[in-house]
Amino acid sequence: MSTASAHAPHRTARPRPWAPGELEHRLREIAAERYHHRHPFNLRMHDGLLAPEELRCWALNRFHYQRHIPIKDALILAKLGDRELRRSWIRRIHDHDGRDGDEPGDAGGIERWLRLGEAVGLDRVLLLSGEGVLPGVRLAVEGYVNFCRLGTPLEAIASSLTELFAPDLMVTRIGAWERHYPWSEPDGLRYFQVRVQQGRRDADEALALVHRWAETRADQERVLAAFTFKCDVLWSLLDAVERAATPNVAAPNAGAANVAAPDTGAADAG
Ligand SMILES: O=C(O)c1cc(C(=O)O)c2c(n1)C(=O)C(=O)c1cc(C(=O)O)[nH]c1-2
Repeated sequence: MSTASAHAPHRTARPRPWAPGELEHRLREIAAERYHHRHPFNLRMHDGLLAPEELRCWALNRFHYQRHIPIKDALILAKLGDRELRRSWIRRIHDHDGRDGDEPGDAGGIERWLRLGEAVGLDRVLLLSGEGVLPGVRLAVEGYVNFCRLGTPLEAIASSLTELFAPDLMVTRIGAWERHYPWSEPDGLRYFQVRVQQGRRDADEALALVHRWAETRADQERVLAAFTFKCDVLWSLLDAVERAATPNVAAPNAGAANVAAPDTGAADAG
């Protein structure tokens, strides 16, 4: 044995990075437990148990999330030093904001979400005003935007990986709405119908970048932490909606539900 190695300062070996398949497996394990497809509010939506006011409260508050997606994507875009990457990422902003020359019926995700709101009886002027957005929803969305503002590009992109699981959830949601909420205008579902393909493409792109950039175990741990944080953002958003909109879990001062879900009379439980 060489004396040099016998007297070398003790170093703990750095853990080796997981293989790409192992990282993805860990993401899927976290999602199986924490992604919002398991949230009681979503489960009740899928079982057809939501009252029209609850759906309206959800649509209004989720609009607050939707309208911040292009803002957080612009923050990510500003961090990307590579022209090719920016060319690709900017598509996400166009997907939500639409572009000049789009067909009126296809003017981006924000417009489609406004129509979803109208389909359940919400006035687009109310949606655009931001009135009635619950404090917990504001905090969750601000948390996500700031996470992407302040984090590394790897962390910001990893936090979008919840989109790996969104398309399947949307397919379930479309079926549930068609079955259980026939009073909502079918045009409203267009947001989800379009988003299924976009979400799959975006998730594949983000996952490939994460595999490429997360070279060390420490990077990979940061990916899992970012992903967990994002699952918690989505979960917290639904917690806030459920507390305000659902009678038996409403907080004593959950008057916000009345602001968030005005009965416009346009939609009625059939
Ligand atoms: O309806 C949903 O359950 C759901 C989930 C998610 C998600 O998992 O992040 C997104 C969306 N929808 C969505 O419509 C969307 O545009 C979107 C963008 C992002 C993102 O983090 O960049 N997530 C999601």
